[in-house]
Amino acid sequence: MGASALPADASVLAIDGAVKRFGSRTALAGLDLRLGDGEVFALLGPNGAGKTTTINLILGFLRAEAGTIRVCGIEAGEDPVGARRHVAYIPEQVALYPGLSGVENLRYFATLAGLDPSKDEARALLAEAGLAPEAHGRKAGAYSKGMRQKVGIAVALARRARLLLLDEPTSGLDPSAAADFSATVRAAAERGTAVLMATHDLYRVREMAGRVGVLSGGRIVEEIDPTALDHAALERLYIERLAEVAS
Ligand SMILES: Nc1ncnc2c1ncn2[C@@H]1O[C@H](COP(=O)(O)OP(=O)(O)OP(=O)(O)O)[C@@H](O)[C@H]1O
Repeated sequence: MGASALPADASVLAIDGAVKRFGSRTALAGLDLRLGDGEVFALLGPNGAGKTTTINLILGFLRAEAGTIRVCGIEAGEDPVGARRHVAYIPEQVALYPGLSGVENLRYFATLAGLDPSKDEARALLAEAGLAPEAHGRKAGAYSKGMRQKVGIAVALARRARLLLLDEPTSGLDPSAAADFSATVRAAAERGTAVLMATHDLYRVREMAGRVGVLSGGRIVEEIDPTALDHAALERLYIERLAEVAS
């Protein structure tokens, strides 16, 4: 696969041989992953496969015992703040101030990153992230999960993050909200943002990701082109890998 062959310094994300243990438990057993501008990679794996650990290593919240994790060439274990400057993390539940509107939340979170977008700029960013204009002035306490995620994406756009990390982005979304959020992610990728998402959602993987890695036993055991597989084949692959973990 062309993108995997990118040299480390040309990759937005370059993980080489990452090993992470918790006591006697090995969460990651030599993970390799390269991601270039505009690529969307889905990390597919059962509970406990190491998806959250991978995200925490990239964010520099954990340190690997072996291997390297570089974001735009910056080693996340050595300079987590420098690496995080290029990364936007969208957790499963994006926390916003419920009493503030979408515009006010965006402007507040942008100031934390040293930015000062005007109201109009904030509206433009929210629109770019796919949030309907009529919601911009509404209090975020009434936002759905998908709407909160879009505010998170708008903050990432404001910060010009090179890498988006998404944790279970479509779990709990209804089909139309999930399809809508998939379009937001694809649009971000088309503008050049690299996206890494941890997910169980086989249904959305094909429409969101250009690359899919099956994480099992702390390694990517198989990388597939999701367009080359129909849903049934993807599901079979996933179940086979799940069975391997259980056995
Ligand atoms: N802080 C910790 N202390 C001990 N063990 C941990 C810790 N964090 C993760 N682990 C273990 O490491 C392995 C990988 O966990 P991780 O949370 O990365 O998996 P995951 O793929 O994100 O799972 P899920 O889909 O349930 O979120 C699991 O065996 C887990 O029990």
